[in-house]
Amino acid sequence: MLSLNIKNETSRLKAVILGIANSNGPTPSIEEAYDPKSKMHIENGTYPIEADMISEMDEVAQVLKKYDVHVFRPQLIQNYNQIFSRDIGFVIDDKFIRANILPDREQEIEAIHHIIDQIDPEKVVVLPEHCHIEGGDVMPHGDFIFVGTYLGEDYSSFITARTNTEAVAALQELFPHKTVKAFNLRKNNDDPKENALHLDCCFQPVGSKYAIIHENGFLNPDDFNWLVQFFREENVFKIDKDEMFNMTSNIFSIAEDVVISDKRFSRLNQWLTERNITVETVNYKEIAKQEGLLRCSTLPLIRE
Ligand SMILES: NC(=O)NCCC[C@H](N)C(=O)O
Repeated sequence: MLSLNIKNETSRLKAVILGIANSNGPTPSIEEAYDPKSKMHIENGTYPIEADMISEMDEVAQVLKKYDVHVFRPQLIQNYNQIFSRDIGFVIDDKFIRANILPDREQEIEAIHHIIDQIDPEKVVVLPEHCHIEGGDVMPHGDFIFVGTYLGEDYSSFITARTNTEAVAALQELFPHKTVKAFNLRKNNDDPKENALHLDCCFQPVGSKYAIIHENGFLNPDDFNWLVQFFREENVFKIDKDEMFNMTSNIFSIAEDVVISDKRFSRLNQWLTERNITVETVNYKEIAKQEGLLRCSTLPLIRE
């Protein structure tokens, strides 16, 4: 049996699901794309090639191996995108919560049943269908659960809005002793620089007390200000629009003092190094073209 344990983003990682890029399928049509950055690359003829993405994910697997992390991979579904494991479920404390993901991505969950079967069934939670939620929007942080959501009445017109207010309420009911703090995110189906697809696309805690954040990802200035005050101004690494577009907040922590980051993020990587955090760099620019990065392609199961 797998004894799940996730209380935050940064404690020493012991077991994780890492997505796979094999048999990713042909380049989608613009109508099939479900995020604006993929759309942009389809239009420009620069959509990523499977072999490049496989090799980028291999680099991550190698780093995880170096740190003795147990790595699970999804079973292969032919011609289907299975890179972004993060969104298909998430762990809080010792519970695995199955995500109610975008219908276009629904099959992804079938490919991790061999892992879910190793969890005590009493610890596996399935939320009602009307609770839309994806793991990229959910971040346990000690006594808090931070959740990205979209509160607009036009929720259903945004393919980029993945977590609704019903799911936020359901999480609060499931974890009555924690404070669920929801953040209203900016959504845009067409412009990737104006779209915070998930909370982890504009924010992430890192190290023992730091956070990476992009102000414009938050629709309400109060939400942004709350986070800056919570982490304290001096501990916050603010990223601009282009850095958000490059997915700079979407690195992945192996421990408080070790992260996996993209080679391109020189400003962030230097800032982390100056704070005594070891930065393991990988090439991930092809994966990034689908509006996801390192946090998005990993689903942590056990941290110390
Ligand atoms: N947590 C994340 O931000 N995941 C990235 C998912 C990208 C994928 N193209 C999607 O739109 O669902």
